[in-house]
Amino acid sequence: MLSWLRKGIPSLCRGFADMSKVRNIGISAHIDSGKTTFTERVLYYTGKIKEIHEVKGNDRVGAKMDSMELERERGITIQSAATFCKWKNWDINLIDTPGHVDFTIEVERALRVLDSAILLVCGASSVQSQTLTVDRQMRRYKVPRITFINKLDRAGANHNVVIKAIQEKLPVISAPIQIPMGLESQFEGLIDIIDRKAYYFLGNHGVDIQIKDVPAKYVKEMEERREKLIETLADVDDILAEKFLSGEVPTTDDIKQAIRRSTIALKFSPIMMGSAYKNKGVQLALDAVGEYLPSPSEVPNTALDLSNKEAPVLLSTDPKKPLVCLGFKLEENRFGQLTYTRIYQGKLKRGDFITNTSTGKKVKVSRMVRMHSNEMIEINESEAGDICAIFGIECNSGETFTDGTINYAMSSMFVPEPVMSLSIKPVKKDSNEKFAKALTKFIREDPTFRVRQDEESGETIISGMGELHLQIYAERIRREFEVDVELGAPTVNYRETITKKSPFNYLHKKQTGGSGQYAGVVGYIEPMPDVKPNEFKECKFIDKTTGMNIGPEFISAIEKGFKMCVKKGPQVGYPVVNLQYVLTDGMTHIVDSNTHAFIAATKGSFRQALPGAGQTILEPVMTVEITIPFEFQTQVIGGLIKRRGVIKDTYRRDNGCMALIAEAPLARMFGYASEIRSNTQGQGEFSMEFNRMEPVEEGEAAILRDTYKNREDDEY
Ligand SMILES: Nc1nc2c(ncn2[C@@H]2O[C@H](COP(=O)(O)OP(=O)(O)OP(=O)(O)O)[C@@H](O)[C@H]2O)c(=O)[nH]1
Repeated sequence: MLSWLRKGIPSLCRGFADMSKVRNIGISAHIDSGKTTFTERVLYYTGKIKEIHEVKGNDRVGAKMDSMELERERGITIQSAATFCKWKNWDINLIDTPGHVDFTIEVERALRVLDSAILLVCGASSVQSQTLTVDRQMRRYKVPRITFINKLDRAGANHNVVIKAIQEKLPVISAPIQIPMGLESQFEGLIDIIDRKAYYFLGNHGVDIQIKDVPAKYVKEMEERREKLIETLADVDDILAEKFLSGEVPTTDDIKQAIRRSTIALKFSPIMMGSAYKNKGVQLALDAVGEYLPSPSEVPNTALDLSNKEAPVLLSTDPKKPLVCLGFKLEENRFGQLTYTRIYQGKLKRGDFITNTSTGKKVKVSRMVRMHSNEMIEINESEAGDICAIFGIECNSGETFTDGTINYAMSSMFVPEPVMSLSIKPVKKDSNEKFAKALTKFIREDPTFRVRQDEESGETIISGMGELHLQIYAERIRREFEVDVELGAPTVNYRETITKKSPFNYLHKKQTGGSGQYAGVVGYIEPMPDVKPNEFKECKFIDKTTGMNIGPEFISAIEKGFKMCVKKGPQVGYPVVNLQYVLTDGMTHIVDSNTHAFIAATKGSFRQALPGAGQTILEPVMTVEITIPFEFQTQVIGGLIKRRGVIKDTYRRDNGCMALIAEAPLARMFGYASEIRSNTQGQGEFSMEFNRMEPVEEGEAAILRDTYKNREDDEY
């Protein structure tokens, strides 16, 4: 690392000078759309790096933002990486996020704290399943975006097809503000349809931009697209609509202002394009980041006032107001815990004491840094709107800090439930301590990575978002903690639930000699109302008893017994969800009733009611997207059907490939990555993401129940 980077550059010791020029952006997309390659160009053009290194390039260096050894080896992004750069007058904090859905929490985290984003779409593969997921995430966090069609140099690239798909499949209204000159190997530059100019990217890595008149053969297409752009903008922006309707011809500036207003208002997304790999179009996208995306003060951010019934309060980027900041990502490194922090209000200085809203603890900010991938630049202070990283504060990810004069919390982030698990153990017993340390570190960093001890087998079970997610953690334990681990076979995270109301009236009675046991419970179990699709609500106990047939101490015993029943469901031993147990009455004996008897009665009542309650096992169903050369379609479709896959859609691509969209139960998809590799001679691409929880079909459910019963009997 360069020594000046560690010491800090004087001009950067404070926060950015003018917050209206700051842009906090993320780059998100489907796997392999070119996020890291695009970011590498951004770093090069903004002078942050002196050389461009390709993802999986021949020089074997790897892209700057893929700083983890594993990322460079596999050519994928695993962790989001932050950096900052200066482009013209703008200071840009930039986060490159992973494309694999297994690391989706990294995208959620980034979008939670960013003000805007660039959504990359592949110019040949078009809108893909993960593009839709990222689009949903951007809408969830109300993130304005520029859409960038990348890889126009690739065989089969076609901007018209991709624009149509973007407009049809993504809900945000959009229109191109550029058109390409040529495509595939003939792709030579871009036409800006707002200022009617042709841009060529010449010289080393396209740094030399030449602006020329638009070649005659593109003029018609440009004018048609320009007219369409103005019409689209008139639909989403009142000011432009007024001009348009009064017959005035909007100026270039009118169009740009309308794009800015409607993009920030989340009503529009300008579509840009190029080829990151061939160094075309990235600088124009950077101009657009400055021109069309919001500064921190143009994005409303609210916190909840914990001293006032969690009333929402609008935060202000005024540095003089009390501090509110959010620790959104943790990373353990050799200097201790590094907490990536977004400051929403006020100012943060090195040496400040700040209060963690969740714990009430006061902590000292011992060091502040600005991140450039895995390198750090020391800073002394930073203010509202900025993203920096701090040392010295112990916290969990997603916790809010204030200056202690207010009690605000930023609303939490969406954390998806893990869908699969596997057992893991160190090969050598003497590495148990390091193994535990590794797991503790990863749990703190990643809320979608869970660890538990199986009560019966004593095994350590790790759960996560997919095979890749868990394999990467196993690999990190090996590399970062030097502990060799053994993994068990992957299992699906099933859930158990019911579909019907079912009554119980159960008496637990043992009164033969000595002290007896007597407890009666009456009521019903039923599905919880208002459960949204894919939502897991913790089971609820409702006491609707009237009168004194059961005393309060026994009511809590019944609740305890119920919690024990739902922790490990009776069908396959997975947690029961979305069920409520309603107690309406009961029976007590003056001498023989005790808490043990009521716990036993509750368990009995549960067993009694379940058969009539429409018991169901829920399993994760995945959306699978596969791109393959045509000649392999028979094997691939056959393979999918064997895995209980249902083909939902197929698309032909111009480059001799086809895309297949299918749905399949996760339980049948383990090991699919190697099957697709061998079935397509390594040419198939595959991505998979969680779609919904669905009842396991009856035949399959019976097998699962039998397997579980036999295992339980064996263990017994
Ligand atoms: N032809 C062509 N290839 C590109 C372009 N941009 C990226 N690539 C290639 O596409 C592959 C994936 O690029 P990355 O930049 O790693 O994509 P990513 O979206 O960061 O990947 P993940 O983070 O793993 O999802 C690499 O082999 C790149 O060289 C482009 O504009 N044209």
